[in-house]
Amino acid sequence: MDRIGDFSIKDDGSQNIAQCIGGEDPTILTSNFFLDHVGEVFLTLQPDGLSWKLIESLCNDQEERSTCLGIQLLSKRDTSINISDVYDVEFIDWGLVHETRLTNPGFLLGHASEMYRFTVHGVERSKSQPSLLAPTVFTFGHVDKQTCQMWVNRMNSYLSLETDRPKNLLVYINPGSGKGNGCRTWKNVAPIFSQAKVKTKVIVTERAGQALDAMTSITNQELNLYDGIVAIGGDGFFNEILNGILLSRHKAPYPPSPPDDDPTIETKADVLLHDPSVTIVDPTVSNDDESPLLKRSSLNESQPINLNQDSEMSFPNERFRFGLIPSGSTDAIVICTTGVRDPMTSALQIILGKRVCLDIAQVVRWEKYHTSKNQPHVRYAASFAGYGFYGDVITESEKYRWMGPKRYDYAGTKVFLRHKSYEAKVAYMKAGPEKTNVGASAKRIKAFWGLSKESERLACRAKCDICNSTSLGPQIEKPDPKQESNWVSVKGRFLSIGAAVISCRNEKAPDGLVADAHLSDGFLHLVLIKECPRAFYLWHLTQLARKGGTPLNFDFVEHHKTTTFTFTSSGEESVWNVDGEILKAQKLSAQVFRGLISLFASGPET
Ligand SMILES: Nc1ncnc2c1ncn2[C@@H]1O[C@H](COP(=O)(O)OP(=O)(O)OP(=O)(O)O)[C@@H](O)[C@H]1O
Repeated sequence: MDRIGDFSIKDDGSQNIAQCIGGEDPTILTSNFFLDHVGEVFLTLQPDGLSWKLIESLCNDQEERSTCLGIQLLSKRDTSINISDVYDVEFIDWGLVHETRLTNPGFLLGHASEMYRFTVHGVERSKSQPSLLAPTVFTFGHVDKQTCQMWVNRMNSYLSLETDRPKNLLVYINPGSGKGNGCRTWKNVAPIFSQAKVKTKVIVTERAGQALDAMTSITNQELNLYDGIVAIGGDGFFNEILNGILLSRHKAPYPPSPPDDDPTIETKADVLLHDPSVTIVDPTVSNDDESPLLKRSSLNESQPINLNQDSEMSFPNERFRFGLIPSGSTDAIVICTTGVRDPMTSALQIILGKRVCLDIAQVVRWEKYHTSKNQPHVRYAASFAGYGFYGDVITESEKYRWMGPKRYDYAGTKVFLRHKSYEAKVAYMKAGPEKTNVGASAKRIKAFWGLSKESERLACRAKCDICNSTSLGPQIEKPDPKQESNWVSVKGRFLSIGAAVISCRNEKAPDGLVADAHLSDGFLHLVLIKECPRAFYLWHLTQLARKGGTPLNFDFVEHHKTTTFTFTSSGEESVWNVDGEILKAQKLSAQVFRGLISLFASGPET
């Protein structure tokens, strides 16, 4: 171990070693440092990032090669890091910095020296899977303490310009989600939040419905103390939190219905604003056969319902974001919004303050049973609402929750073998193409609307043209719901009816239920599977399970982009699956709100 007395300082040799290049740009710092486990580097700091060049090449052609004698020395891509990928910079005082030297016969020698050091914590992207992120740390050393401190201060001043990052988060953990890993998942990612100096208030739930109750009763004033809420669990748990937040805070008319439909719906839809005191828990409805979420949330009816008149919190909301760290059985929302099912990637996207808008569907149950006339009962869905096969699978799978994620395979097989179809009527509003397209995105947008013959798949991705296009979308030019000609009605027997808000990619359906559904295109993708022989339905399901499959390419399958639809069952029993939670509904309507919430995520990288 050496104390470095002969540390070579090659820029200005003065006390303050860092310098501005040519004195021209005061925002740029350069100096020589020792990079731990690498060697001496020439380091440059600019407002958007840090970059370095190895001074003493470990191999003669180091610039060209990233390995020497088969050993990874210095990856070419590790020669810079963007400030947007850095989440902490820290002065760590005097200590060892290791250098890797190549000796003459070609051996690598570890050589450690003591000096002052600072660390840069950031993220690196997987080469093979660009959506996958991992934490990385670089340690730089210098004999001069002031130099180290000045670089740390300068980097921290650049980091402080990253204003979209959270500082204070509310974290809810479902300990029982998926294989019961909720708490372990948090334990693995919590150090990243501490390192990034993000404060967290962590609550581990003790029962289903607890997070919904808490979010319903929390005051806006308290909620506004946080930059967002993070769920550690699956899609069902996220749905619970989403509903807890939105039910009392999202004010919107109920979905419209066709002019010839039940006048009670039409009148209510026209006149009523969504009233939280009526719709959070419907006291006229017995919860004997309801989803665990609703059943357990009603246990707390004695708890005062917050009418949230204390301070403003409305949606869409510029500031408040939702986060989701996957620990569930399906995790479709995380896969669609981050591109991978990886808790660390989600955690890193949260602390880096990534942002993506998400469409949310408002599902309103008008009648639970054929004979009942209930109060409208509202539920929000972030991924999917499905009936028939989907409702039956979720009902069946609840009986086998103890099996963990495998319950879906078991329940799915049982329901498939039953091959039940249901008589129902669906009316959906037509959503026609716009006349004008936008610049470079025109081709994608044309194909999106089905105006192009190219069968290009338009999967949603990070910085998606379609989601970011303001001139596209039904929320801008809405067809008049009062005109009957704007509605299409389909009556018949269905194996399933599904409304996908997002593509719903998951490990069982790698392209999702609807491959080209987007995170915030402003559409519900209605998929009607009409009664057909079991072998045909199996064919459809196998296409769903295949990457690049064409599950919508069958005569018995209809796919419609819409903003709103209504559903009436002719049967006795009618079960919907809303984001993986049971909702019994004989009659319901649904509409989508474009980009209603923002998520701490960046969309899938392709
Ligand atoms: N402490 C708890 N005990 C029991 N159930 C809980 C608890 N906390 C939340 N829940 C409920 O557990 C249900 C399922 O949770 P979650 O979505 O996290 O897991 P999953 O069903 O395994 O995953 P996925 O939704 O991705 O299929 C939700 O309805 C949620 O309300």
